[in-house]
Order: sequence, then structure tokens, then C-alpha cells
Amino acid sequence: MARNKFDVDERLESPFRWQHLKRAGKYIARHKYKMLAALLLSAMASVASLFIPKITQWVLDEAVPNKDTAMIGRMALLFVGIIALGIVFTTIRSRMMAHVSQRIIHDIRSDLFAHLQKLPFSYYDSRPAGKILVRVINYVNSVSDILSNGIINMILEIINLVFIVVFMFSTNTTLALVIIAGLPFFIGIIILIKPRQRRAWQNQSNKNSNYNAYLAESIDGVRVSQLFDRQEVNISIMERLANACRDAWLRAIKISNTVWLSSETMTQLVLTFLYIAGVYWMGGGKMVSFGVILAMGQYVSRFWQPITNLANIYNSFVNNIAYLERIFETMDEPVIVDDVPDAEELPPITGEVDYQDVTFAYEENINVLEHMNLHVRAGESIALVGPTGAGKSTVINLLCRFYNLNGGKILLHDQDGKAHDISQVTLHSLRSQLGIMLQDSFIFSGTIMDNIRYGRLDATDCEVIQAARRVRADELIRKMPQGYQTEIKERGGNLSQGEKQLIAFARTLLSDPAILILDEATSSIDTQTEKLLQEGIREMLRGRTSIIVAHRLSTIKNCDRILYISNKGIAEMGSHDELMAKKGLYYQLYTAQVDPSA
Ligand SMILES: Nc1ncnc2c1ncn2[C@@H]1O[C@H](COP(=O)(O)OP(=O)(O)OP(=O)(O)O)[C@@H](O)[C@H]1O
Repeated sequence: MARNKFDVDERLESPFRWQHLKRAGKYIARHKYKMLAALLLSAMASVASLFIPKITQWVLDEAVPNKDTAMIGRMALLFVGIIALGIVFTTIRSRMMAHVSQRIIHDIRSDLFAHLQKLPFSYYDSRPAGKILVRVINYVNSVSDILSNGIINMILEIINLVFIVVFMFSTNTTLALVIIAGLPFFIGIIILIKPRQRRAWQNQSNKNSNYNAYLAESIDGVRVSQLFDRQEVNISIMERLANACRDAWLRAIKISNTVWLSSETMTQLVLTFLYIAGVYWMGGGKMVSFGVILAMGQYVSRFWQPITNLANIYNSFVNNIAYLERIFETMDEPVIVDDVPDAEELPPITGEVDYQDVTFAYEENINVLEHMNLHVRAGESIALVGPTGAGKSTVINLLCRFYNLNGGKILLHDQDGKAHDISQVTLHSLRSQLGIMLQDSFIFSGTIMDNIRYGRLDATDCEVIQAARRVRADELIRKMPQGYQTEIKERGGNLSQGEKQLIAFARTLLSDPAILILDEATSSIDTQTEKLLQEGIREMLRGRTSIIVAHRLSTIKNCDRILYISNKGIAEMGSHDELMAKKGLYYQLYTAQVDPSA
């Protein structure tokens, strides 16, 4: 299932479509008035600056020969005015566009994050977290500039170009034709290198993604790495990935630089031709003045500058389109575990559950469960035991609908006795009636109070403390520096495993679920605390259906029924006493773990 890991390049699911740009337009359209204003300001500053070569021409051809000092003074004032206008307008425009760019980042990121929140477990199973992070952070940053400033600059350069062409032709038609003669060659070069350039940037984005994936994994697993003294190996892997990243970037830049190089060469060639032609015509007595040749010389760079800029913007587009593709690919990732159309609200349930002929596979054709049937009575406590990897967690994952079934169905009964297929009810109404405590007691950064309240956001402080008391966490929390207000670091970095589990337990109890699901919930709690906790659990379980996955069999001896999961289904089922008397798989497991004579 793992479609890629840190050293495997991502494969683009869909080729580039112009629709991507159209779709990006949705994010730009919201800021159209600001962008229009910025464009107008820049256009005015640009057009005004086009008078500078004209000023040179007027001064050289009229003011200097006629020794008109008043005219020279007026021209100097006009020159300074144009420059000042340019500075003011450009400053206002950059402020406006910085704002627009930040809004675009915010909007794309919010949409991405909202979608990521809905994606099923299978999506996260299949790719490293770093590759997801790089899309949300780096790629969004990168595309926001091209979608805001890039678009404005592109329109601006086109406007510039039109005005420059008008100015050039109004100054001298023949020399203007010499200047634009190099354009078809340049366009030909761009068309030729485009496919290579796009592939190079895609490759660079892959390598960057791999690098980030490994970085995220290494930070996450730093404790294990240090424990196994893996630092040297990790550094060399990181170096390899960083080198791949650098090489891909250099390759992409090398191809992109061809564009810049071609336009620079073209500018110099055209300038040479212009001066040769101009001087030749001047010598031949044609009506080309020195001022006109100098003004046209300035227009050459002013004509080729926007073309070079457009080529650079185009470069950036090609580069960023690779990122845009990744962003939209993530947004288009189907939410395969979602409410079906017309999904009904699951009414309050009794806790009665039916697994009917359930078959499930994480990976195609590798069934973890096959035709499994199970009826759980309301209020019954069920324990799932069995060998590692047998499918115990899977049985509860499916009840929570973290994954869709490959066959069969799971039914929950409401208080009127009606059975509801969990795939036909809303996820919210289903999960809000289940209290789930997974193997990894994930603790968020924030206070202990906040973490427990995560179970039910409208719970009062009193209710939070009550829940903590029931799982025997209250005393332990009160001993902490700020009690319930103690700040917990990310992932509960300043707590022991057992403390994390107790807090997670209180969080689950607070949600007051109809069905309580505990997956290895007490594995890290010491025997003394566990004894206390068991009392809390017993009280909590009263009148409530519970499904408990446990490896420490002493903790589930009192469950109503114990299911031995193995061989893609339920291999044995019964109470502790019944299974012990049977002397089968459970008996072997139990005697291997607990000394029966003890
Ligand atoms: N997200 C996943 N993607 C692919 N395969 C998975 C995934 N989760 C579990 N599996 C596989 O499915 C099988 C059942 O896993 P499950 O976690 O249900 O076992 P378990 O009985 O709870 O194991 P344990 O006692 O070790 O927790 C295992 O072979 C496991 O490798």
C-alpha cells in the first residue's frame, strides 16, 4: 500500500491540465480589485518611464543644439518626477501585493488542511508525513507568489511591451523592425526547451519532497535513532537525499538559464545590428539622427527586458505548475471514507453490534479478516486477544469506520431496536457515540485540562476532573507543577507513557460513549495504578458495551466474553473459565503468560 517512502519519487497521478490554472483563478479572483489597482499603479509608473529615452532624444536633438537651457531644466524636472512617481507607485503596489499573496497562501492552505482532515487513514498509511507537509508549507508558499505578483508582472510586461512597440515605431519604423526581428528565434528556443524544463522542475519537486519526508521521519524517530546509534547512517542518507535535491535543482536551473541566456544574447545581437544599421544609414545620408539612434538603443533593452522578464515569469510558471499539480492532486484525493449521499443520523444506540460476514484487506488481495460474524449484546464486555498481527485492532478500526469494508456489513442497533448499517450513517453521528482509545495515546500540546476536554468540548472543569478521578489520574495530575493547568509539550513529550495513557483514558471517558473501545489502553500503566484503574474501568463499563484489545490477559479475565482472533477470524470464543476449561489456543496463551498456580 505504501505508494512511496522517502527514497521513492512520487508519481504524478494526473498530467498537467490547463484547468489547474483556471482552478487557481478561484483564489486570485477574490482579490481582483486589489490586483487591478496594483496593476494600474505599476502600468502608470512603467508607461511614464518610457518617456526617459524620449527625454534623451529631445535633449540631444533639440535642447543641446539650440543651447536651450530652459528646456534642459524642464526635461531634468520631468526626469526626476518620473523617477519619483515610479518609486511611490512601486512601494504602494508591493504592499498591496504582499497582502494579496498572504491571503492566497491562507486560502489555499485552509482548503488543503480542511481536505486533509477528511482524508481516510488509508491515505496517511500510504505516504510519509513529510511529503504531505511539504505540499502544505513549501509548495503553497511558492505558488502564492506566482499567482499574485507573477500574474500582475506578466500583464504588466505585456502592457509594457505594447507601449514600447508603439514608442519604437513612432520614433523610427525601420530601426523598430530591426529590433523586433530577433523575436521569432527567441520564441522558437522557448518552445524547444519547454518539455525538458517542465520535467526538470517536476524532478526537483520530487527530490525536495523526498528530502522533507526523511527529515520529518528523522525528527519523529530521533530517540530511536540515538538509541541505536544510527546518527552516522542517518546523516549519510540525508546527505544522499540533499545531493539528489541539489543536483535536480542545478539541472532545472541550467535548463531555465538557457532562456535568460538566449534573451541576453538576442539583446546584444539586436543592439549590434541596430548600431550598424543606424550608423550605415546615417552615413548614407538617410534621415536618422544621432538622438534617434541613441533613443532606439535604449528601447532595445527596454523591449528585450520585458521579454526576458516574461520568459522568467514563464520559467517560474513552469516550475510552480509542478507544485500546483501536487497541491490540487492532494485536494482531489478522494475522501473514500465519507458520508454517503443521504446518510442518516444514527439515533442513540444501545451498544448492540453485529458484524455480518465481514471481510477486509488493507492491501489488495491480502485479507486480514474473512467472513467474520459476531454478535455483541448491549452492555456486554468483549475482549479481543490473539497473536500479534492477527487483526484485533482491525476489528475495532472497522467498527469506527476508519476503513471501508471489502465485504459484509457492521450493524448498530438503536433504542427502538432498529439496526443501522454503519456505512449508511453520518460519520459524526457514528463516532460521537463511540469512545475510542487507541494504542498510541496521542496527546496534543496545551494544558492537561484542554487535553482531557478534547473528549467533549462543552465539558465543565468539574466534569473534566470527575473523569480524571474515575481513571485514577486526579492525584497524579494534582502533583504536577500547575495541576490541571500544567502545559504539555507536543505529543506529551514531558509525560511518561503511563501518564499519557491515563490522560487519554480520562478524555475517552469524558465523551460518555455508548460503546467503549480500548486498544491496549492500559499497556503502559504500572500494576499498582492499573489495579486502581480497573476499578474505574469496571464502574465505567457498567451498562455499557465495551470492546477491549489486550495482550496482558490478567486485565481482561472478567470480561463477559473473550474472542481469540487468529487465522482471519474468531478462532475461539467464550468466558475466561470456559476457554480455560477448553484447553485450546486461549489456554495456551494464558498459561504461557500467567502462572495458573499463582
Ligand atoms: N495500515 C495498514 N496498512 C497495511 N497493513 C496493515 C495496516 N495495519 C495493519 N496492517 C496489517 O494487518 C494485520 C492485522 O493488523 P492489526 O493491527 O489488526 O493486528 P493486531 O492483532 O491488532 O496486532 P497487535 O497485537 O500487534 O496490535 C497485520 O498483518 C498488519 O501488518
